Amino acid sequence: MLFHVRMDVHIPQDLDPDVRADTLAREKAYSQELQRAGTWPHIWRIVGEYSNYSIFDVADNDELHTILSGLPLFPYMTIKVTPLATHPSDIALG
Ligand SMILES: O=C(O)CC1=CCC(=O)O1
Repeated sequence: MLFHVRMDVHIPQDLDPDVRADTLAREKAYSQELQRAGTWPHIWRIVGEYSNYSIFDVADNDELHTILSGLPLFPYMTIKVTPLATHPSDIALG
């Protein structure tokens, strides 16, 4: 199942700089591992915002929830999930 996910990041200004740096490094490693596995095939920065649009390819809602709630930045994010269905005009369908 494919999901479109918007993540808006809101890191508190007063977060300890070492905690911030460690969290960002862990977020990058976590994300890149899932990208290499094909679970997170797209991630795009939204121009002018500390936000991204991502595509996830997962088995079901529960797998997506597990992945998103495991993001190191999860406590500092608002997340909007949109499930995607096949479009009947998609030329890939023939
Ligand atoms: O910077 C972001 O948009 C948040 C984020 C998600 C995965 C990642 O590496 O950073």
